[in-house]
Amino acid sequence: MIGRLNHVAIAVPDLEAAAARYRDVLGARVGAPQPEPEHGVTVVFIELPNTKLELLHPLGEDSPIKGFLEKNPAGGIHHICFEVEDILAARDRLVAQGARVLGSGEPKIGAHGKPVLFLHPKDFNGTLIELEEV
Ligand SMILES: CC[C@H](C(=O)O)C(=O)SCCNC(=O)CCNC(=O)[C@H](O)C(C)(C)COP(=O)(O)OP(=O)(O)OC[C@H]1O[C@@H](n2cnc3c(N)ncnc32)[C@H](O)[C@@H]1OP(=O)(O)O
Ligand SMILES: [Co+2]
Repeated sequence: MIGRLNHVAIAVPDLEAAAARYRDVLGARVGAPQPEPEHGVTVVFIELPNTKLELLHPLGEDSPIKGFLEKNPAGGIHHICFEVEDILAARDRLVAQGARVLGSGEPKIGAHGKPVLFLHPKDFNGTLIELEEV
């Protein structure tokens, strides 16, 4: 069911500083900050030859990553995103197997304009998993 690794997301306390580090110290191709108010984050994508990094910073009062940054003030790996062909079929199969889908359970449009869902980290060895339909 899960396909390619679409991105690895890193929550950061300072988006500009983190983006500059990847650009200037690691020589990576860094995109512009992209506010995603629907998701309560601002993202910066970093294109790699085989996948992407997604730098995340809270946007708005009830950002879902606020708690994570309070617990990890220097930042840290926040989630990994796998591609799926059919996100509703993937969701239904996961729910049937007892996995918890976060939020309403209905996909939302993510940063790439595609439907995304999140699975509870406690169901996958402490790793927050995002699914993106491609
Ligand atoms: C623009 C879209 C973009 C894209 O790629 O398209 C995105 O990726 S948007 C990314 C931001 N949105 C989300 O992360 C949505 C899904 N996340 C959530 O709903 C929350 O972050 C949630 C429920 C995973 C955690 O929320 P919160 O930290 O407020 O809740 P708790 O403190 O109750 O946490 C419960 C439990 O989980 C542990 N936890 C929290 N976050 C993570 C994480 N990223 N990875 C691993 N574990 C995590 C937390 O420590 C608690 O564990 P416990 O042992 O009970 O303390
Ligand atoms: Co993501």
